[in-house]
Amino acid sequence: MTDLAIAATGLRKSYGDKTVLDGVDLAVPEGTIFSLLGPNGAGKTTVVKILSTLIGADAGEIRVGGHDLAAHPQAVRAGIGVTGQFSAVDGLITGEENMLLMADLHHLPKAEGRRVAAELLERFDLADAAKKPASTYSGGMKRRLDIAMTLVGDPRIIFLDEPTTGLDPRSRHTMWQIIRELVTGGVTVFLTTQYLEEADELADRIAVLDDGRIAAEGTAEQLKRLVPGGHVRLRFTDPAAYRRAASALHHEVTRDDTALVLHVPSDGSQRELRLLLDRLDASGIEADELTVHTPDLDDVFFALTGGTRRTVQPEEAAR
Ligand SMILES: Nc1ncnc2c1ncn2[C@@H]1O[C@H](COP(=O)(O)OP(=O)(O)OP(=O)(O)O)[C@@H](O)[C@H]1O
Repeated sequence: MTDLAIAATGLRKSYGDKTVLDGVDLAVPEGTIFSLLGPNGAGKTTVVKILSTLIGADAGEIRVGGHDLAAHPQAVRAGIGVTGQFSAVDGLITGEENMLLMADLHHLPKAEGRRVAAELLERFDLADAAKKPASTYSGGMKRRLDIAMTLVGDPRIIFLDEPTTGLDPRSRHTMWQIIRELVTGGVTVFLTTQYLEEADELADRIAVLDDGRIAAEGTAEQLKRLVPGGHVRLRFTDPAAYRRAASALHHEVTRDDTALVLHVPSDGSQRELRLLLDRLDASGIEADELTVHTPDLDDVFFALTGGTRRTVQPEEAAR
């Protein structure tokens, strides 16, 4: 069995009478990317803060990097890096000075510190900007500097709290590449994101946090299988054609009589599409528009974060 980089059971946290985490379990295998998804205010940052020792949980067993967090917080801190909403970048000093400051914090000898700083600035494409104050950096450069600073301590587990929020598409793709390279180097990444596409693109496993609980957990593929959502959408302009189609396909369709749209459940495969088209042809019906919709993480997200309390296991989808 793969060793777990992060293992948490029964995490609870309340602020006054507001319960933010209501029994959260997490298991993140070493060397993987794990993504915690959830709507605003779901408690993602709270989870990151607890797992990275910044705040305490009210209850729960937590092991990070093989260390019991409650008993050995220092050992946990030594093995992790955290970047994101509480960035460590100081805008008043240069990128290089920020890096050297980190090297000092990690007690690296001066020459070693300079070597590591130069190497990381180069790796994150910041060598040319190294002597400029960090306040002059673009959003993407600041995020890269933030990650570079985290890597000075050579952490085995990195927490990235919404690492691409506010970045333009090019910077976002650069950040994705950086994250993939981190994992290739054996690092475990715990990522929170509000972008479903990002979790889909990067994460080995995804947990959907809703209302203080994990609503579902699995690979992107497993999660997509949890929700019905695959369908063919047929749109008509002629009400008579619409009615004929609705009666020809009557028990399989969902109707929208106002928009003259029919939704026919389908896995989007060539075989199912041909069957559908054959049936429409046989009845002499022609739709004005036909689009195939396969479920994506958006469907999962909206289906699971509607305030329900049922935990859905990926195995259920296979049945
Ligand atoms: N120190 C605090 N005192 C009181 N309530 C807090 C505190 N920190 C967080 N909360 C509340 O806990 C809930 C979860 O917050 P958290 O920041 O973890 O959510 P999140 O999922 O990271 O959201 P977002 O995507 O908006 O950052 C929110 O309702 C927030 O208002």
